[in-house]
Amino acid sequence: MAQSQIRLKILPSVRSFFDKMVRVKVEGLTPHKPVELRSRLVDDKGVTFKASALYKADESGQVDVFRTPSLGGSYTGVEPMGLFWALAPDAPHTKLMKKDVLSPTRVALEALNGETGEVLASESNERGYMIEGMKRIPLQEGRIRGVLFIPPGNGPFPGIVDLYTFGGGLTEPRSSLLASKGFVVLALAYFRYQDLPKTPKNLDLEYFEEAVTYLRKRPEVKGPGIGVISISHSGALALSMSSFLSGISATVCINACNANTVLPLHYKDIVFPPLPPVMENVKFTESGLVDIRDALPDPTKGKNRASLIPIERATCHFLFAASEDDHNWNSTFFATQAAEILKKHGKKSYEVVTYPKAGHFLDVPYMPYCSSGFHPAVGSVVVFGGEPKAHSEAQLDLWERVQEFFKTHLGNKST
Ligand SMILES: CCCCCC/C=C\CCCCCCCC(=O)SCCNC(=O)CCNC(=O)[C@H](O)C(C)(C)COP(=O)(O)OP(=O)(O)OC[C@H]1O[C@@H](n2cnc3c(N)ncnc32)[C@H](O)[C@@H]1OP(=O)(O)O
Repeated sequence: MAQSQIRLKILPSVRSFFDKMVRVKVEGLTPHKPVELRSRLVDDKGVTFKASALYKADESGQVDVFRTPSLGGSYTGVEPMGLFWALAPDAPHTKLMKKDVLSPTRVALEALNGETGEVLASESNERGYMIEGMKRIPLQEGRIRGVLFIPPGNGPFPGIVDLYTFGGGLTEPRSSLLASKGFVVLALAYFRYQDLPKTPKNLDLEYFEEAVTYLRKRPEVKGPGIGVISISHSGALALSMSSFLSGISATVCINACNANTVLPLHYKDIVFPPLPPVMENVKFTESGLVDIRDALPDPTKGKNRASLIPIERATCHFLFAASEDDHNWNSTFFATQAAEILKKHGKKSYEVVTYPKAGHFLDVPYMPYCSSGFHPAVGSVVVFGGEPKAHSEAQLDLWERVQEFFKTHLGNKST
């Protein structure tokens, strides 16, 4: 067939949200001929991410990723979104960095002749973060530094404070996509952002209290309480907010520790020291990468209790999500322990979900898997655990749970 008749289609549209599935089809091919599909993106730091898979056109000269199995490459078998979740960085130890959610992540797709490598067709999928009419408001209110996302419509909407990792700066993709589900979301930075300390000596909960108070007072936010979503280091901050601050109804902790870590956390006359790592439990992989999975001890033992967040004080609902192969730390241990502490104190408002073979950064759907990366708390590259496919499936499951959890406990079930 003439090459001009070969088309690569992205359905239902070349424009989609980052967290949504698309259907890639190639038509007009020579029946039963080998075809390679490739995907490629360049993130906001200029790092290239790529994936590819080998297919065979069917009797009608089509490849439909919803039906046609991959015979090899970045993934095998029928994987509708394999070209997206299997994207891997050219630069090792890198996580996809998306700083500007006002612009979509552009994923270039190509179909090549599996025998000659000739490009037969191409198309771009623009994967966006902002729904039409959503407001993105940079915030410098008092000490608060971050970005407020307000969905379109009259509101009021339930409010959520979104805290990310010890990577510092501000990470907006999850906040903007959560806002597109009908929440007012405050993506809150807490260090190494604008005039916030670059290398803080400690954190104070009053900063987060200011953010909660600010969000609750926004006219677009429906009370009585707000939600908090957190991951990794910020998990203990979310637990501390839930334990000491008023007005928090629902808290999500993803791969968190139930004790304070890295920096001392102050609140009024209380200080939570960071849980001290046990250096002899730090391991090294065969390729020489640091493995800190077992570096943190049991926070309920001995002096470690000084770092333990008293979550029994909290009155909110909790969702703990933990990756069973998290190598930043033993997330399932900490999540299970947190649930046991709540249960022991007669609390019933918690749920724990664990994910086999998933790694540390459980992010929004189709965020490429990050196996290892520079760890600012460690000062070197560490392994983060998990396997790409299982990690991707965990992200899909968790994203639905998070939305359902907040809709249930923040009261916008109708949307
Ligand atoms: C052997 C010692 C054992 C110690 C045992 C400790 C045990 C337990 C403690 C556990 C504590 C866990 C705490 C929780 C962990 C987390 O929250 S996850 C860690 C953070 N990672 C992420 O969030 C992943 C996603 N983010 C990134 O990967 C980011 O790219 C980043 C975190 C690397 C920061 O990048 P960016 O925001 O774009 O800023 P940059 O300017 O690029 O980097 C900021 C500073 O980091 C330095 N840096 C970055 N990459 C590297 C590298 N590969 N090698 C060395 N240094 C790097 C960079 O120089 C910047 O420093 P300056 O500002 O220039 O001084």
